[in-house]
This record gives sequence, structure tokens and C-alpha cells, in this order.
Amino acid sequence: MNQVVLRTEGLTKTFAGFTAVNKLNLNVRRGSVHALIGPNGAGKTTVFNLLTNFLAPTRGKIFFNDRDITGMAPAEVARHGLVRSFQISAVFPGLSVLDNIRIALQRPSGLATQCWRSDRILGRLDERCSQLIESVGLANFRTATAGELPYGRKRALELATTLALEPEVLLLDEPMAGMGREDIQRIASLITSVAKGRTVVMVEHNLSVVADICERVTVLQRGEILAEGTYSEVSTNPQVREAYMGVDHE
Ligand SMILES: Nc1ncnc2c1ncn2[C@@H]1O[C@H](COP(=O)(O)OP(=O)(O)OP(=O)(O)O)[C@@H](O)[C@H]1O
Repeated sequence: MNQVVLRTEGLTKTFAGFTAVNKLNLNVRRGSVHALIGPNGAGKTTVFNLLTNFLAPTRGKIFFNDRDITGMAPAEVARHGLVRSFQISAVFPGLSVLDNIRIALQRPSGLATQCWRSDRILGRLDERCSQLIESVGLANFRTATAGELPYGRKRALELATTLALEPEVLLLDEPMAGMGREDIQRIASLITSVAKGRTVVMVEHNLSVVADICERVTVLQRGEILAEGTYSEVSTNPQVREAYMGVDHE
């Protein structure tokens, strides 16, 4: 099997003449936790939107497991196993944690497509439900209303509803945004545990989290790759240090 699960070739996006992403050749290794970092406006979000086909590239191609997915509908990309968290993970605030996860598990391609469900199938659903709830640390919140969960727990629930799709590659857009220190630690170890057996690509501003949990880091600047490597490699790169000058390292 190819070691590279996701790659781009000459990926370019221009907005009214402004080049936000420029001839990007990104390679994501299978099984890695890979961070995209860079100063504000570097093009990280645009790359994410291109990878999941929320935006169409101006030029270039995207390959997922060697399949050209350029121009494929976002839902189809997700069906192939490249899923962005918080993309389809609409959490219903009025429903319990348990019901939210049940619904997530019954999405098309899941168990729901069968109109008639045997006890055996429903039993399997409940088992998977419990596994997911436990895997994101929500066992004590099963009956809690989603809308009333503390912020960090809400993100954990969103992650669980995304994991229900069993993504091969999970894209996380700033998973630590808006979180306090305690939640950051919890979500960081959650990401490490859900990364087992899959690939995670994340955009993250919190560099200490990137240093802790990401094996591979790509630094973007003005839509191009400025540096790539482990966190300690890129963080000692003089060009990276310069690009980040004046930016809070947290
Ligand atoms: N829809 C759009 N129309 C015009 N310009 C855009 C659009 N989306 C992004 N840009 C521009 O492209 C550049 C890259 O933006 P992007 O949001 O991808 O950067 P980023 O690295 O995610 O930044 P941040 O860290 O601030 O979120 C910015 O200069 C931005 O203004």
C-alpha cells in the first residue's frame, strides 16, 4: 500500500487575482498526525477547504489513496473516508449525547439504510454507540443534553459523531480553538487515541499542542510550503522563526 494517503499536486487557489494557495505539493503519510501551521493568512483554511472540495481549485489535483478526488462532491469525498470533523457532525443541542451518537451511526452508509432492523442489528448499534461514547470520554454524560455540555465536551461529542463515519483520514480544523487549558489537554490526548489506526491532518494555532501530538508538520507561508519535518526540525528553522516573528508562540 502506498505510504502516502493524501497528496496534492500543484494545488493552486486564486481569489480575484490573489493567490491564496500556490502550487502546493503536500504529502500526508498514512498513519501520521500531520499539522498544517503558519502565520495568519498563510492559506491553511483554504488548503483544508480544497482538500474536502468545499472549494474548487484554480489549478492542480488532489489524490486520496491514489484516486483523483479533484472536483468530487464533498459528501462523496467523505464517503470515500476523507472526513472533516464538524463538517457533517451537526450536533442536535436538544438531544442527549446518546441520541446524537445514535443518529450519527444511522447516517446513510451506516446501519440506517435497512428499513427493517433486527434486534441483532439494533444490538450492534447500541454496542458501537457505547464504544464511541467511551472512546471520547463521555461515559458520564450519556444522558446529558448536548446543548448543555461544557464546551470541551461538546467538541468531544462532535468528534464522536465524526468517528461514527469511520474515517480513514480525519481532518480537524483548529480543534483547540476557544478551549481552556484543561480541555486542551483532554482533547489533545483524545486526538492521539483516535489517531490510532488512521491518519489525522489538523490546522492548529496552538504550537505546544502541535509539538506534543503531531509527528509531521508543514509550515505554510503565503500559500507555499516554507518548511516540513518534525516539530523540532521546523521550529529551529530560521525561515520559520522569521515567519513567526511577532506571533504569539503560546
Ligand atoms: N473567499 C475568499 N475570497 C478572497 N480572499 C480569500 C478568501 N478566502 C481566503 N482568502 C484570502 O486568502 C488568504 C489565505 O486565507 P486562509 O484563511 O486560508 O489563511 P489561514 O492560514 O487559514 O489564516 P488564519 O490563520 O488567519 O485562519 C488570506 O489572505 C485571505 O484573505
